[in-house]
Amino acid sequence: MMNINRGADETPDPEPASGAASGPEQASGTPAVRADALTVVRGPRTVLRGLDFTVPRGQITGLLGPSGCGKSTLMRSIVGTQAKVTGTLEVLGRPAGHPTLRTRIGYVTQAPSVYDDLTIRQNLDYFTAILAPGRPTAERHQDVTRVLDDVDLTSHADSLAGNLSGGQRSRVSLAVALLGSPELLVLDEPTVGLDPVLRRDLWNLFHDIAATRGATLLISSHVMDEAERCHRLLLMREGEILADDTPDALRTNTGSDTVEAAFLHLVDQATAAAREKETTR
Ligand SMILES: Nc1ncnc2c1ncn2[C@@H]1O[C@H](COP(=O)(O)OP(=O)(O)OP(=O)(O)O)[C@@H](O)[C@H]1O
Repeated sequence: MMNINRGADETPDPEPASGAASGPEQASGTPAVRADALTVVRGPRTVLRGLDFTVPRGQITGLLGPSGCGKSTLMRSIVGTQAKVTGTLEVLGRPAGHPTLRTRIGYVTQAPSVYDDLTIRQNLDYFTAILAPGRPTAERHQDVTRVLDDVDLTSHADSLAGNLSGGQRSRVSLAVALLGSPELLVLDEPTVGLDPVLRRDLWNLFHDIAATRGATLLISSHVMDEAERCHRLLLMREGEILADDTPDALRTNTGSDTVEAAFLHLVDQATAAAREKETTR
């Protein structure tokens, strides 16, 4: 698991949230992520409120919702870097934060840690050495060559990271997360600030990764048109899950043409339900 930002005031609890029993199984039949009554408190606020959902394996699940709704907090909880997580949170068949998950999850934060004064290859050499210190050098080099190819940066391998464009830097971060072939990739707003062509290229790359490696991708965004590119969606608002479905089902069930319209419909519905509850008190 790479590129983890730990909030200064928020080291994870020593005991991870409860989850599956241990065992060698790592059951491929289990979902990639399963949450039950997942609640997270940050400072004085409860920012995730009793979430229940699953993320299926081998697909792209989009985590969509407005700024501040709790997407990053949920991702931090899944990768095991968030404090004050209660309820059940099971990742790849283990409790979130379990040490054996470290090499099975690739994580790209919103502020990717790529060293500007190193070349792309040197960055990757450095991260692969940290990720798998005991691994033979030849294997580590193979891994670096493979991820450079995956993100289409082989021809730029010897360029300084500090001289790259925004899209190239995003791809370097993704390459770092792909080292060691993780089963689950958690990408926090990977396309933010990129132009439409680069966004499209990155989404094509995400689909290639899911299709060719069978990896599970959990990708956050607050840009609703990106929702259409996902196999499944978790729509969030104010620390709650508004919907957990496919884009098709969401559009059909709400009678909407787009996921954005479906989201707005669900928000209006939730607001009306809350009002009704208030008035019947
Ligand atoms: N360190 C912190 N202490 C207290 N509250 C925090 C802290 N970090 C974030 N929050 C609050 O938690 C809530 C969820 O934040 P989070 O970063 O998870 O949202 P987000 O959906 O990822 O937003 P964005 O799309 O802007 O990144 C926000 O209301 C935010 O103000």
